[in-house]
Amino acid sequence: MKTSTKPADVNAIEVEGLAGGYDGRTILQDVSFTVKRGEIFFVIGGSGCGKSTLLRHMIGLHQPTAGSVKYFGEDFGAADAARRRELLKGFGVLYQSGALWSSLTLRDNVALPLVEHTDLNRRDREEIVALKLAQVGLTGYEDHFPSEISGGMKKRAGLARALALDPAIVFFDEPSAGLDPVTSRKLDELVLQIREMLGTTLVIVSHELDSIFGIADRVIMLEREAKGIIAEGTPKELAAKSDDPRVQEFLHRVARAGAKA
Ligand SMILES: Nc1ncnc2c1ncn2[C@@H]1O[C@H](COP(=O)(O)OP(=O)(O)OP(=O)(O)O)[C@@H](O)[C@H]1O
Repeated sequence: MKTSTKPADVNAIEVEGLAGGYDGRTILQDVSFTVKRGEIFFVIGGSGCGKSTLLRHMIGLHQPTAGSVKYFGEDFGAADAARRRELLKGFGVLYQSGALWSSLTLRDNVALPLVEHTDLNRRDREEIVALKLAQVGLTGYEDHFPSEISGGMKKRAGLARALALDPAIVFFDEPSAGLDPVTSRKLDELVLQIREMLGTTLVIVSHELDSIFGIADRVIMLEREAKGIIAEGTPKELAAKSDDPRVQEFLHRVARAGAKA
């Protein structure tokens, strides 16, 4: 499934010394890593280690207590509110729940960011919506409501909406949550296609081995006690060479579960 695309040698994201948490409780400290443009970059680790927390601090939903996050060289935390809003338009974000509006058709769900953030007229919006739904294989479902489509299709529709503004970076929290293995693999293939077609940088939170080994260019592994990164590299490198038992246990535990699936 893996493609030959080489990520460009440009840093899309630079996280330096990031710390964060909730209500004075530190969940992450001194977290540093970079993501190259066009890379499919996974944040992996056991439940509660802070994967979603890292994402939330990276996109400004929570303020880091230390460190910086730069997008294409620009410091997100140092930007004023207007500039932040501008930068946020360059991100597509898909939360675990998918969060499509149940009262809106797929067409209107995907159009929402265009209505909110652009001055495009209705006809131009419709064209973009049709293109985005085509990119995720949902042509013909424009008038369906989320309740009328499968879980995998909802994720695809969420992806179409996240892509509406042609973001340079997409953050995807647990793509395979709630999906069967076959549907998960199809979603993985779609992620690869999106990167191929659009050159999008993808940051994906996941603990699912099939996805990690199937499509991740590189991963960081977080650990709860360490409050940060305990391993970084390609999944194969880590599985073969890491001498950290936590990394080995995590990857092999998931490997066994993945092999059955
Ligand atoms: N909004 C919040 N307020 C307070 N504590 C939170 C909040 N969100 C997460 N936490 C706590 O932060 C820690 C890390 O949670 P987080 O959701 O980031 O982990 P995760 O690695 O994404 O886990 P999972 O794989 O189970 O989704 C947990 O102890 C969690 O209880």
